[in-house]
Amino acid sequence: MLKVKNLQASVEGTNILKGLNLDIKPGEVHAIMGPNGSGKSTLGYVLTGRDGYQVQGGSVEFNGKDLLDMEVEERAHEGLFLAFQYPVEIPGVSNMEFMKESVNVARQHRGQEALTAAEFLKKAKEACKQVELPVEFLKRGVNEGFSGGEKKRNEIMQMIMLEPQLCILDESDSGLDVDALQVVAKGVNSQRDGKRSFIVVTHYQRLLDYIEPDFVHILSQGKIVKSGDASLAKEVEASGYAWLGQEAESEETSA
Ligand SMILES: Nc1ncnc2c1ncn2[C@@H]1O[C@H](COP(=O)(O)OP(=O)(O)OP(=O)(O)O)[C@@H](O)[C@H]1O
Repeated sequence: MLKVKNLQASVEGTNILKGLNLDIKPGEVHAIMGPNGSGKSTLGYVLTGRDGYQVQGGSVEFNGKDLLDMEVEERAHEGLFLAFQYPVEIPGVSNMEFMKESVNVARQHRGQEALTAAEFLKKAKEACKQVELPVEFLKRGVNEGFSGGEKKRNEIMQMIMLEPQLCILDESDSGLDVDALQVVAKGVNSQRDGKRSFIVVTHYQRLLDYIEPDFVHILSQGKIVKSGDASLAKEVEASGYAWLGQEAESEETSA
């Protein structure tokens, strides 16, 4: 579904991604961990085409198409979804209107008919229930005045509504209490259908207790330096990232 080859990208003239490779097949969940500043959020932003991120080299194929050649909207229409580390507030635009428009545009691109108002409301209420967000939140401005945890739940609700093919969750666990963490994980798991894929960026193994990844990758200084199964996250939890420095040193010594 997603083939990232030797991806290099910069922000404001600073190289952040320095030759990143990632291969994601339908239905797979890939967790990405790594020290602060290693480029995890940057990867999500580059994949979704955020302004200010320049691709210097490499390629990204999404369902056989050149992702980097697409406009931001096209990427979303192709089924790419990013749940932000810091979800943005859009005051004055109701969550409901925003979501309805987005869902119907997504459906149109999949060749499905637009939902009627009643159908949409039913689906939206179900999604709210799934993430345990009171339905009143549909009437509020997008993320306006939402608490950190409510914003994260709202992001997962959007994901459920939009039915994307590849979901990138950027630290969807940060700032969540234990119950909210489980709610978010449950929301994600409910969307695992053997076809939809996920990139889950997290600092903590605990989220991966609830969302079991097929692969765990460690990102360091803009590259994936180690990949493994779920046990790799447990190793990181136990030992931290000190080994990254040691490995770099031994590489330098042997060079
Ligand atoms: N606009 C910018 N100008 C300069 N440097 C930037 C800019 N945006 C990001 N960076 C730098 O890019 C690097 C990677 O940032 P990124 O947010 O991708 O890291 P991260 O791995 O997600 O970190 P964290 O775990 O702390 O969320 C950081 O060193 C950051 O300071």
